Amino acid sequence: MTEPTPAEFAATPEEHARLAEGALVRADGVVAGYIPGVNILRECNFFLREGEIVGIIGPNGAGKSTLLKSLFGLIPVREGSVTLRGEDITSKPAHVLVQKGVGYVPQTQNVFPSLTIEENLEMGMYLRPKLFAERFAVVGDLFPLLVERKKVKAGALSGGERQMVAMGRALMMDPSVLLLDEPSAGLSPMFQDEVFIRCKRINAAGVSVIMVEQNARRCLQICDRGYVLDQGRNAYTDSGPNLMHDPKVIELYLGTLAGSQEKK
Ligand SMILES: Nc1ncnc2c1ncn2[C@@H]1O[C@H](COP(=O)(O)OP(=O)(O)OP(=O)(O)O)[C@@H](O)[C@H]1O
Repeated sequence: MTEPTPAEFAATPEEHARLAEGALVRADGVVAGYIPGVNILRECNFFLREGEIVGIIGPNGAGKSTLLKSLFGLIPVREGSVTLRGEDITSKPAHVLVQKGVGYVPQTQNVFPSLTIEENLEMGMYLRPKLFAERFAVVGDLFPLLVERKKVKAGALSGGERQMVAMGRALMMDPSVLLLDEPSAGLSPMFQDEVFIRCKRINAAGVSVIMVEQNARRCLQICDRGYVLDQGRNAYTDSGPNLMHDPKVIELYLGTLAGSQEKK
């Protein structure tokens, strides 16, 4: 079979723009990169509707993490736009986005190892310290471990527990949107399941979620919608179940390995 190029099975930018109308977060034609003259994202389109959990999957180096960083103002957007509730937030710095209700959990180095769990969560609240107790109670409901072990230094925790601290810290500011960069990376299968369950719970608590994931099949199982990114462009977007069962997506991105990992 001839490999379809992304353009052959992508929604056109016009179709995508129509679908994106009224979205909570929206990226249109985003071009971004790290090195001058080298674009990693090449006219990338994205949207997240209020209440959705949306997964971004695709091969290594496709630009998934770069898309999250460009939404969160961590790398400048060279062309195109990013909006939040219709407001232009293109290349706005991360601390401004946090105040506007966007939380971000990076893939690595996402906790302060020498600080306790409680102190890590306090760092998440530096903009609104008076609300700490109130927010800690809410976040503690989602992650009881953070309360039980609040005096333990984050450096002494397992990878899965650190991930909970990182997510908990981002949730302390009561975000309406949470960006998660490969939350299951490096975790044992048991902890991976735990992380996906937590993501679903966070979403059920009213937070819209954008999740980049290597574990594509598991991600699509819990997502309302997914994007397949390839070479800095959207190759495909559809509901999680539709993507999971699409023969082209299976052949190109999910593959036999992911197929063998399929869960009931
Ligand atoms: N800080 C950086 N400086 C220069 N190039 C970078 C930087 N970070 C990422 N890149 C490059 O950008 C491209 C996309 O990387 P990105 O991390 O967005 O990919 P990804 O789809 O998230 O894949 P992976 O799962 O492998 O991280 C890669 O070619 C990568 O080498």
